[in-house]
Amino acid sequence: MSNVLYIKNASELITVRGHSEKPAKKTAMSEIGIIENGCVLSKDGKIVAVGTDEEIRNEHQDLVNLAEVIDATGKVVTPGLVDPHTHIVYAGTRENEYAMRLEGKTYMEIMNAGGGIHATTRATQQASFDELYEQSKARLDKMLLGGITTIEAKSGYGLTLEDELKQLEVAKKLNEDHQIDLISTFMGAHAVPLEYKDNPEAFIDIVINEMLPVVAEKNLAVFNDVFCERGVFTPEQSKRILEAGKKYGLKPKIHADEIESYSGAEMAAEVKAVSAEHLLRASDEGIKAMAENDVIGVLLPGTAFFLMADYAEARKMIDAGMAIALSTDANPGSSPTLSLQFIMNLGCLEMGMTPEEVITATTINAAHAIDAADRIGSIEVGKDADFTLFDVKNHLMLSYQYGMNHTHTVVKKGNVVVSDGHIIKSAAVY
Ligand SMILES: N=CN[C@@H](CCC(=O)O)C(=O)O
Ligand SMILES: [Fe+3]
Ligand SMILES: [Zn+2]
Repeated sequence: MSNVLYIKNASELITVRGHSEKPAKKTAMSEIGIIENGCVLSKDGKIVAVGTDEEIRNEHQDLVNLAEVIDATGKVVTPGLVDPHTHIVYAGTRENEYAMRLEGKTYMEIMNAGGGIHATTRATQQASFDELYEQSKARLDKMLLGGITTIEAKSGYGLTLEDELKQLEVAKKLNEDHQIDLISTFMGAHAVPLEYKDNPEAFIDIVINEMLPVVAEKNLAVFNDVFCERGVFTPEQSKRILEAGKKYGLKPKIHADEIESYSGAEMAAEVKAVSAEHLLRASDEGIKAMAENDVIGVLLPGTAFFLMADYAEARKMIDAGMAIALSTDANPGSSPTLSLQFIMNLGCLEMGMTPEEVITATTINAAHAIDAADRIGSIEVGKDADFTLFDVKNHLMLSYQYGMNHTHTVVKKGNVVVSDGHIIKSAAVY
């Protein structure tokens, strides 16, 4: 049976069209392609037509007659949201560290004392495949209810070959089983394990010569990421790890200048990383270099919010010509949220972005940040029929009524997977 879906009469159908070749920069970030009373027709999971009811019926009346119809009157329809930076596959929680930080301890102090990433690594190493799968699946369900249809998922809480593979295999199985698509990043260089504290080079050697080849051979990741930060990996070490990944076909990403200014942005430009992420402390030279080298800035204002730190300079970066994407950074230590809508609110209220820019940053630019803009991130003919219907009358409401979940319906590859705020258990998965 062919699967035909017709969403009609959205008060705003936000297409974000026209940016699939290159990420949107500068004023293009404000061009979100709104169609009032907009409609979209899809068949077998792909978009067939986009426009007004009249335009679509003129061309496709026969197909419309066959379609399951969703009336989007009074709602805003966007491309399914894309979250391009998550650490979603992990075990345990770290609310104890949250309490310590509220009393004045810093994130790095806690990590250097064996907590932080090390604490989640211990919990993740101890968890069975099934435990890791179930805990992560529960989080994916919440993301889906929030309108997210694709995420990037990083490893990096295994830190041994066996445990990194376990994390990546869980992500792979979740991608197969869950309505949300997961695109994997290998992040063996997320922290130097405590037992290598005095000899980080030995661990880097393992990442490069033992982990990377196996991850690539098993086809378990698309990207390679490293935490470039004082006290974790230096820019020089990070560069070596990212260059080694390239040899195995893994595209570079980098956690850069999150806690301190550390030339991470400059290094991202040097290795021509697909994206540099965090960038709270990126220097002006780094911003210029990233703009010149088409490095996408993936900004994570939830992390600044939760670490009570100063936010990344989104306005300056956009004005300098960088393409910006936004993401949750979903993880148990520095950003335990699953709400990309709250991240959009923070983008506006704390980083000087416009309501239109934050939509571009969580759709087409986020898709570019995970190299998937040929398939997702905008509502255009030929792309996947991934849509989020929000129960608001216009897109300004999304960042005006903040800290809320406005999602009403979610469509993944032409299937209704969330309806009236509930997951449809029987929906087809792929
Ligand atoms: N900075 C490194 N990694 C994560 C935090 C991971 C953790 O604290 O568990 C981040 O993106 O902020
Ligand atoms: Fe999937
Ligand atoms: Zn991260």
